[in-house]
Amino acid sequence: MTTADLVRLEAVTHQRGPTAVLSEVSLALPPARLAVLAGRSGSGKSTLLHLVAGIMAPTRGEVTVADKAATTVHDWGQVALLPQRPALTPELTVAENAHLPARLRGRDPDPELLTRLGLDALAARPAHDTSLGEQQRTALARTLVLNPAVALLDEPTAHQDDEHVALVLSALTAAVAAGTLVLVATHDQRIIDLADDLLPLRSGRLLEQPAP
Ligand SMILES: Nc1ncnc2c1ncn2[C@@H]1O[C@H](COP(=O)(O)OP(=O)(O)OP(=O)(O)O)[C@@H](O)[C@H]1O
Repeated sequence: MTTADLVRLEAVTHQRGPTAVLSEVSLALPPARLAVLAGRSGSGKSTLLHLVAGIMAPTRGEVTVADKAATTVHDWGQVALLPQRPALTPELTVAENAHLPARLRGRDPDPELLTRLGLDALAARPAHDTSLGEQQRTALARTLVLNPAVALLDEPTAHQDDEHVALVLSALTAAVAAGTLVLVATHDQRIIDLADDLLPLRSGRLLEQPAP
């Protein structure tokens, strides 16, 4: 590990009732990387993302973001999460949802963000009148709108057709180029093929450490 590491897990075990859904996971990830958590359904990918998001604390071990306990980081510009279910505000428009973190800070969002995710034509439509794939891309835009230090993306291509997968992949690589550590949980080989660090999880255990 180096001081440049942005996200660290040290000997993290997480129990759900009597079951350890993550066991002794250690990893360290620097900025400006695409790190991909790959593993079968139930292997612990979402749980690991939620621990880095600080939504819950690990049963044992430490999860830090920029050397602070992840549960104490409440800054969307530092750590932003795309959950598996998009969780938009249904009565707000696509643009209002996507831009909300920027507006709350009095910042002007990148005008190209919606265009890059193929959402231009839908910008003024209430989120509840859009498809699941469109909602997912809107939530992805909301995740990236502040250029966060860490973007946690749970199955970001799950509801996308091939054409829109290409847009999502471009958004991920653009975020990495802008300095974001993008940590993705996915089964999608198209994302796995782009990974700087591949983190295979099996039954809650990390099979390989990322290369130093
Ligand atoms: N609230 C809960 N209570 C008990 N067990 C849970 C709970 N949430 C998740 N689990 C279990 O924890 C394990 C890991 O779940 P997790 O959602 O992290 O897996 P995943 O790899 O993201 O799966 P998927 O690819 O299907 O989303 C699974 O066996 C799941 O059943």
